[in-house]
Amino acid sequence: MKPYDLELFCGIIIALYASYDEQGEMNTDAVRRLARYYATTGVKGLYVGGSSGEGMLQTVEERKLILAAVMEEVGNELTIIAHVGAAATRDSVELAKHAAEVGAHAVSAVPAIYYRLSPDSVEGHWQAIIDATSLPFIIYHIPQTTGFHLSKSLLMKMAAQDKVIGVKISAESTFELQQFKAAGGSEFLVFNGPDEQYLAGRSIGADGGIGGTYGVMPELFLKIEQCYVAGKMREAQEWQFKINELIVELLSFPSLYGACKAILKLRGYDIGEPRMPLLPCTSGDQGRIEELNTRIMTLVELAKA
Ligand SMILES: CC(=O)N[C@H](C=O)[C@@H](O)[C@H](O)[C@H](O)CO
Ligand SMILES: CC(=O)C(=O)O
Repeated sequence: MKPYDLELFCGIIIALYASYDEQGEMNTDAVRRLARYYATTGVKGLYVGGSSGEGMLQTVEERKLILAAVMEEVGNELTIIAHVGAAATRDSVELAKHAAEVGAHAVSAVPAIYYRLSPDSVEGHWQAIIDATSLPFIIYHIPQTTGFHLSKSLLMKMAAQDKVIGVKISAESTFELQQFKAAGGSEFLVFNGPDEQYLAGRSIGADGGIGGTYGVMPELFLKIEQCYVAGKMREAQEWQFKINELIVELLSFPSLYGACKAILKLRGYDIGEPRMPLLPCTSGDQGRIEELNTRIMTLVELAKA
């Protein structure tokens, strides 16, 4: 038996965006406000410092600052997963220890980035993170950005440990998701990565999702989840289709995160622009951002009705 309450992790988990001020420095006030809003939506938790959180573009100290602020603000209300992936194992270990100190509910990491690593090397990296704390660990599998393809055998080896409670799969194969679910055993959680196939991932075995577009429309993903749980598959599919039209539009801007931040700014959450090399939206994008925001808000109203 995994010695953790796995229920804490099942559901919609928002990949939290990075918050910066005008100068591009970490903005803890802004992240607190955003986290507080998310806490009112009914989502299960937040994934801090991952792809959407731009953790890879921040220093270790900056990453600690943000996590600590989020923990203080909503750590008692939401499940907080700290992404501690980095290029250097020692940085990840330091971040994991800090995550434990501030009371995060779990740590998670991609394989170490930049170098082309063997499975033994990635295993050693993850193991060092796992051994650094008593927190549960969630593997982050995102081969399209890390270049590392997690095999079923390494997954099974990792999942055999009590502390390894799940994997977030951002690869687009739902078959792989199902295979990981089957390989991990009954107490092993699988998180859907591609938001475009939340319903498909859920239907084939995912216990929840961690997503980068949830942050601009958590209500819509909660709606799919609600329909799915109620067995209303046709309605769930309709919501997924509507969401996918929005995601296609979000992906048409200079960067996904630039677009998400521009949308949140319209709603009164100014979390700055993404850090370079991620591109911000320009003034020329503003009209389309406003239109997209209106479309999302209309659907949110419909979902609530
Ligand atoms: C590749 C990537 O970043 N995937 C994210 C997480 O798994 C997703 O949440 C996407 O941001 C989302 O599905 C939009 O394509
Ligand atoms: C999508 C996600 O999980 C991330 O931004 O890390």
